[in-house]
Amino acid sequence: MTLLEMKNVTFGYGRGQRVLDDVSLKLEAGRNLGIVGESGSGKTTMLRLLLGLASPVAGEIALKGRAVDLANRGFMRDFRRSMQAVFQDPYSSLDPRQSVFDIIAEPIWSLKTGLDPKQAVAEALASVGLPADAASRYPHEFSGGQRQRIAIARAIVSRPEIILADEVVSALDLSTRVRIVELLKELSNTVTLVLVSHDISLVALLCEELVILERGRIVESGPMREILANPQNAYTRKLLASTPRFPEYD
Ligand SMILES: Nc1ncnc2c1ncn2[C@@H]1O[C@H](COP(=O)(O)OP(=O)(O)OP(=O)(O)O)[C@@H](O)[C@H]1O
Repeated sequence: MTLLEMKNVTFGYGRGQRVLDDVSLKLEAGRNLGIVGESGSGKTTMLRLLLGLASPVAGEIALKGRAVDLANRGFMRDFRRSMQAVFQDPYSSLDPRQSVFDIIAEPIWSLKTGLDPKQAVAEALASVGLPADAASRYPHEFSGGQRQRIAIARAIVSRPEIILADEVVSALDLSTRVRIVELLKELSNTVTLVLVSHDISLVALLCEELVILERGRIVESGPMREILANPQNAYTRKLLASTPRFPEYD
């Protein structure tokens, strides 16, 4: 089943240049999608559009075959319940004044999911490998890797179908990265990931599908294995050649 789709999407900030140019992609349930490109290629912009935080200038974004319609409140509620995001910097993405319980429980309330917050937060903490007593503590008491686990717990607590993750491990040291990648791999048994990264070797560990973005255009897309084995595009070959492999997974 196609969960999310971008159809011929074009986008630019203000009156500036096109940041995305005629971009089309599909996210199929159970097939994690990696979006890879160099800095400035438009990856974060693409995630913002997929999250409904910005609207295309031309083209369409659809959830399960229904076009995103910001004016349709019922649809937008379903849309927001379907997906959650995790961002790069675990230091700035968590509100330091809120307890971990309140941070993780926030989507339960804001999305009116009807879940029992206590039980759902406890389950989310257990799923990301944090102790139950973490709930009563504050973000500054945790390491970068633990904070990213808190951000992931917040993303899964409302049981979305899709998690969009933007450079989620790049602020972490290598051994912490490996553990967060293992956690995401485990979670992707129950949720489909969209993983944005400049690091193709990281994306290769988690994603079955790959899109290569160069200056706002998709230059190559398809099953990860096929692209890694036989990259068609010169830019893809350059990215592959310039990315060191994850040593722990060699
Ligand atoms: N709010 C904004 N206003 C104007 N231009 C922007 C804005 N955000 C991004 N851009 C521009 O859009 C282009 C794509 O940026 P984007 O952040 O999507 O790329 P990226 O691939 O995620 O880069 P990085 O890996 O460095 O985060 C860049 O040229 C950037 O300068």
